[in-house]
Amino acid sequence: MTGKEVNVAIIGCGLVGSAFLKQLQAARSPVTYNLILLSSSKKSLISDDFKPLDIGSNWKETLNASGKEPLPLESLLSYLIKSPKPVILVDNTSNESISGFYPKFIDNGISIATPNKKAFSSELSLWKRIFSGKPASGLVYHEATVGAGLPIIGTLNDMINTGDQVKKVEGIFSGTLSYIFNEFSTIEPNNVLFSDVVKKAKDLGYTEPDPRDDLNGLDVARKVTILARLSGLEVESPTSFSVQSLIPKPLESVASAEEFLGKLPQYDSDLAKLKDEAAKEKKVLRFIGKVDMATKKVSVGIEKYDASHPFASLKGSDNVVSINTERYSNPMVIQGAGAGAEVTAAGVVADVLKIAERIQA
Ligand SMILES: NC(=O)C1=CN([C@@H]2O[C@H](COP(=O)(O)OP(=O)(O)OC[C@H]3O[C@@H](n4cnc5c(N)ncnc54)[C@H](OP(=O)(O)O)[C@@H]3O)[C@@H](O)[C@H]2O)C=CC1
Ligand SMILES: N[C@@H](CC=O)C(=O)O
Ligand code: NA
Repeated sequence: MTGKEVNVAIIGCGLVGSAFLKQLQAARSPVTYNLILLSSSKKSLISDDFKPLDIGSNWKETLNASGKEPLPLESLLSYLIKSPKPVILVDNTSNESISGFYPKFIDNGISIATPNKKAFSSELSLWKRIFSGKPASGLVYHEATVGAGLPIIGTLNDMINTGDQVKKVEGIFSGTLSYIFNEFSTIEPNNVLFSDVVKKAKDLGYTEPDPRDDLNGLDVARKVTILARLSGLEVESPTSFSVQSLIPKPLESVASAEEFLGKLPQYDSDLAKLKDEAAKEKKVLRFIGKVDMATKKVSVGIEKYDASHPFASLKGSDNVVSINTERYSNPMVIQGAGAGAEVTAAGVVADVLKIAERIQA
């Protein structure tokens, strides 16, 4: 036992946040984790004196019954700065205002662990601010932003930090789109409807809160932006390269996710035609993200694969990434569940444990 203690502030207790809380309580680590803040978008529990919150196992009820209005970000920062112990802020939201605030947290020595892609895949200047490497800054770990708990970001960082050069990174980076295309486009022709599989993916918790954020390709574009930047390409934003959207044009502007899902069946025939054509060639459709360092090109969209290709035999919501480097001329392939609350939370908890072991108490 080191006797080390850190204070943990959790923003976002939805699918991933709930699994995170459970896993952190059972984590195997020499460090003690004191929960000082737990917040949803509407309610927040805060320890005013920085003593660990006693939320019990029925924390949802406690949060709803005794929670107060969440602190605005500036007030949250002022509160966390006063913590007598090092703070790890866990952002389990997909909120862009919170991620835009990371530099202020980091500059004040607060570390961050998060599955939220926004900070790392928006404008390049924010990425540079976050990874400026100023002394005494908080640490930032975001393994679960690509491939959920799969060891992709840590692996790429290790390769690069030990002097390897990335040549190409390509793969299936969306649990939602992996599941949808694995079910929808098979070597043997099938009658599966695109709109039905989209609804199933949402019910299984794979999709972003609004499934259009997966279907418009932007979620994959964000992940590919992160991989490109880690590999050394200064990608300006996830909309600065070619991204194929799967949202029918007339549905781009419908108001709600519910209305979108209700109208999607009207457009099933477009993708059905494409998959039938592929099946005639004994091929399947897959939704791919690519970073090619030689041509400095990044792209996202549907491609066709022969049955023998590893991307064609993927199952469930698995992600797969193939990393081709100077050392790995025969690419390293990492494959497994790439979405879902438990595997994503595991990636975030593992980051928290790493940060806790690396920061000064
Ligand atoms: N689900 C998955 O498989 C994966 C998810 N991720 C990422 O993990 C993150 C969380 O996803 P998931 O748990 O599925 O999403 P959910 O919608 O289930 O949860 C989001 C949570 O964030 C809270 N929240 C949103 N805005 C704020 C705010 N301004 N202040 C405080 N709390 C806020 C919501 O509160 P309220 O309940 O009040 O709305 C909710 O508790 C996202 O960034 C997602 O991209 C990454 C990899 C895989
Ligand atoms: N909606 C995303 C969740 C993880 O980022 C996905 O489907 O992969
Ligand atoms: Na990962």
